[in-house]
Amino acid sequence: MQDLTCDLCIIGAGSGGLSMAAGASQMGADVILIEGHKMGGDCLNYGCVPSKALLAAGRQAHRVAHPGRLGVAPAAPEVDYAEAKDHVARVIDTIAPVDSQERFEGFGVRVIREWGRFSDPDTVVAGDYRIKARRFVIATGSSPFVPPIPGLDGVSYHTNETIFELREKPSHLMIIGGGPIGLEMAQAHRRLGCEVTVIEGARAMAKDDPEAAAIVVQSLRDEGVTIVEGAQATAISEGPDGITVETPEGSHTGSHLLVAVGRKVNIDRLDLDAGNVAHDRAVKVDGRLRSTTNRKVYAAGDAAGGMQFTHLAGYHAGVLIPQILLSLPSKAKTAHIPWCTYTSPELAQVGLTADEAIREHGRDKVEVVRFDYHENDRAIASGETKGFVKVAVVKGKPVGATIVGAQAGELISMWAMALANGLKMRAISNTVLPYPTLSEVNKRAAGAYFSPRLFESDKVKKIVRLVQKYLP
Ligand SMILES: Cc1cc2nc3c(=O)[nH]c(=O)nc-3n(C[C@H](O)[C@H](O)[C@H](O)COP(=O)(O)OP(=O)(O)OC[C@H]3O[C@@H](n4cnc5c(N)ncnc54)[C@H](O)[C@@H]3O)c2cc1C
Ligand SMILES: NC(=O)c1ccc[n+]([C@@H]2O[C@H](COP(=O)([O-])OP(=O)(O)OC[C@H]3O[C@@H](n4cnc5c(N)ncnc54)[C@H](O)[C@@H]3O)[C@@H](O)[C@H]2O)c1
Repeated sequence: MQDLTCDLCIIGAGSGGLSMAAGASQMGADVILIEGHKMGGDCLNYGCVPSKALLAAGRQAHRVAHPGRLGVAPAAPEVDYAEAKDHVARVIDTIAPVDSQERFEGFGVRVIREWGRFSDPDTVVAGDYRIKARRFVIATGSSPFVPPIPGLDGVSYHTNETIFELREKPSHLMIIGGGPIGLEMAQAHRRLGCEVTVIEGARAMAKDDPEAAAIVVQSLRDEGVTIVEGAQATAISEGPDGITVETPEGSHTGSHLLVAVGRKVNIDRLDLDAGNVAHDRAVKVDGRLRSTTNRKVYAAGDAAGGMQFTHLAGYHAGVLIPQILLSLPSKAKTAHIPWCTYTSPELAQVGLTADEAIREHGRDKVEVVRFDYHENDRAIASGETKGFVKVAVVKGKPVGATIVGAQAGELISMWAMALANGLKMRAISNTVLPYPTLSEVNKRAAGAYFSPRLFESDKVKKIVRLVQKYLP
């Protein structure tokens, strides 16, 4: 066993751990980074990157088959599912160097490719190394939660960790779970020519604005995805016809099964009790992401137990670096964290949904303004008129925005900036945007907030009449 010491020991080289390691090492800290599996974690290898790459392949096939009424004839796309998966692998390979061991060693980080675990509150053991650090960051991410559904362990099923390796095109993919993973994979596979059934125990996209979620769900149904809601999977079996999922609403049989029912935080290997690190399903942290029981230990990303997004893990690193390196206080907030599900149409959110805003601030305090894509000239020109932006406003400030429609993930950035910086609606309406762009939907939503104040106000009318009377 070799003894090592450092300023900062990070466990997990995914989105959060890598952001921490890059920032801390480049600011002069002595950093050890421990990774038990693949550099880049879930996002690069099994999550964001492969899912968006597969969605891109599906979108391409869909465009060929459904070019819209733009004067281009539709054609039957010749889909090579295995080649689409090769595209996914190439995309991962292209991005991988950014997350590589070599790159981080170039920053001066010592990278140890072993599983890490606490042996006492001051020490982490990884392979043949015993590491003592001034501070530890747990950034071990999460894994697919595999529910204890009777029969599941007896059938061959996929999770996000295996589906991107699959080269044989499923004739009928069944997906348990209608969250972001389930719906993104449902649409990608449907567009690549698979029959797809989504079995959802409650409501699909339940964490999102219901009106926006309904548009996504209907769009998938229009493309031929079967989405069964309120159907909890209760038993699974495999027979000559394929895999059958039983629900109280009936049974569904298909050729392949993807389980996408949420995540389980990776804490099992860490021996957190030996490290005196309190945990429930995740590491228990305070508002500064510091362990509530071991003040040397912090958590970032999925391990911290809140929302689960790559950009949140990166943000956590930004919160932790000033605390750990410079002993400056900084708190992790969530009200300004956006997210997007990359179906077509995309569904993006930042802050509160309209319903949440009304619940939190009271109906009389919240004004909800909206603008529909079908009134946006660029959307009309491109034939992408489905969708809307909806903004909840309290005392002139946006407290949340929902966008469903083309490029919602890009368009939400304006509201993300507004919420992160406490900007008022006026900041959006004052901004001049190029015409014709989809981003004008945001400005028009802000315009919808000011229009009644400007155009339906007797006071304004009186002032204008008065000024006009005396103008030469
Ligand atoms: C299919 C799918 C699609 C997604 N799409 C998006 C998206 O489009 N946008 C988005 O923002 N988010 C998306 N996410 C979520 C995103 O991938 C995660 O929130 C993000 O990866 C979390 O980063 P992290 O650093 O907490 O963990 P990870 O990136 O998972 O990294 C954790 C690392 O720790 C390692 N590790 C675990 N335990 C140990 C140990 N004991 N010792 C050493 N190493 C250990 C793991 O091997 C892993 O490499 C998606 C997730 C999935 C599953
Ligand atoms: N675009 C993105 O940012 C993106 C994409 C994919 C995943 N993610 C992240 O990964 C996380 C996990 O995604 P997810 O879709 O697995 O989880 P999720 O928790 O969002 O959705 C899982 C769904 O499965 C359903 N379910 C659970 N048990 C069931 C059962 N027995 N039968 C039928 N339905 C059942 C739940 O009701 C829920 O709607 C997300 O919360 C998100 O943070 C993000």
